[in-house]
Amino acid sequence: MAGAAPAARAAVVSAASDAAPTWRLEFALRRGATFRRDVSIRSQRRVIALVGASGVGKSSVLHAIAGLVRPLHGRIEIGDDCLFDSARGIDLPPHRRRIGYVFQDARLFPHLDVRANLLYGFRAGRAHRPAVQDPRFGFDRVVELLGIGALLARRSPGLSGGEMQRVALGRALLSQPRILLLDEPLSMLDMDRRDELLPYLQRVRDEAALPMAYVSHVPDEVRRIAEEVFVIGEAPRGDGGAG
Ligand SMILES: Nc1ncnc2c1ncn2[C@@H]1O[C@H](COP(=O)(O)OP(=O)(O)OP(=O)(O)O)[C@@H](O)[C@H]1O
Repeated sequence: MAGAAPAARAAVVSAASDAAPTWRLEFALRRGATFRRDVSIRSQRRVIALVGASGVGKSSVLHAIAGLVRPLHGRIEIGDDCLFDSARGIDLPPHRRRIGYVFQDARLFPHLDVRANLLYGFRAGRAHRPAVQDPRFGFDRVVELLGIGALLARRSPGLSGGEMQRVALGRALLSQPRILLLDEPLSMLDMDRRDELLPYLQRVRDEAALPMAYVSHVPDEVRRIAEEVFVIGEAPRGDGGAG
């Protein structure tokens, strides 16, 4: 299906309003020799989900937003930020996009304890914004938000999958992002651990108040997190299709 994606089309806008969309993703992607995907997503919602079958290009869309894959052409605007616009020659490098990225696996540094993993995120954020005196996501606030105070001295190999993902979320927030991308953050957890982690994701969604794009295969998860859902890889149906 991937190679037969429909051409770019009029974007789907979630609510009847003249306000500028929070998400404006209109671009063409190529991965490898054969995969091509035209993406057309507009949403005024802050929290969107991207769903679709395996291999349709969900992660690739997140990679393009993060600047890890360069679209063939098009534009990527989120809130007031233009991250990519081929017509205007704009292509911000990844470190200037201020994106917090949480992957399926937490990707913590195993030789560091939780505090040091979190501080890595904090320093990474500061490295690109040394002038910020009063970061929006302070260490104590993030630790409280994610309930990871009791874990600070522990190393990641001893943590449960859910604990690791909470630390990964914390590390992402401490980098002071303007946008959060979550690529199937619950997919490696069993059902009980998923149910434990979901409320933390909801807290981050509500309290961090950042634009969030959430990739998942699980309908229940998507319903509980996202305000609008876009199906990648399906022909438009007038609502929620996305290219
Ligand atoms: N680095 C790469 N080089 C070549 N092809 C790639 C690369 N990364 C992804 N692809 C291909 O691009 C297509 C989309 O992959 P992507 O991982 O974005 O899909 P996905 O919808 O996120 O899949 P899944 O749900 O299985 O994670 C696939 O056909 C994949 O094989």
